Amino acid sequence: MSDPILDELARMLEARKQAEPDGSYVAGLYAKGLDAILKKIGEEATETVMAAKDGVPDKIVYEVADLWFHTLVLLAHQGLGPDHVLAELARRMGTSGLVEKARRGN
Ligand SMILES: N=c1c2ncn([C@@H]3O[C@H](COP(=O)(O)OP(=O)(O)OP(=O)(O)O)[C@@H](O)[C@H]3O)c2ncn1[C@@H]1O[C@H](COP(=O)(O)O)[C@@H](O)[C@H]1O
Repeated sequence: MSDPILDELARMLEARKQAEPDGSYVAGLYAKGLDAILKKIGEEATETVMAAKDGVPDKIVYEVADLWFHTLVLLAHQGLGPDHVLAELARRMGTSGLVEKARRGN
């Protein structure tokens, strides 16, 4: 299971492990370490909550994109990727019968 955008982002996040921190936001985050990545995830989660409370759809999408992005940075930092999460979600769908429903189209 994969998604082309998530795959491309995962490839970029992997490549940034070799990049200089100066010119790259992602390489800069890697250089600051796990706590800095976790701090960003906390901030983006809070910003997502605030956007949802404001109820502006564009803002919610923007903040969720920031949140997803930083969780992808965390996954890459830990040697994981979006496929691991998609596989887990697919597994849960399998156990709840959702995969079967999606195949049947209802
Ligand atoms: N998708 C993203 C992306 N989403 C969010 N961000 C960064 O995440 C940060 C979001 O934090 P905030 O909302 O708190 O904004 P901020 O106050 O500017 O952030 P800080 O100064 O606190 O870090 C911003 O600095 C954004 O630039 C991203 N930075 C990079 N990417 C992708 O990663 C690629 C590689 O980026 P570089 O590593 O910079 O080359 C880019 O081409 C994009 O495709």
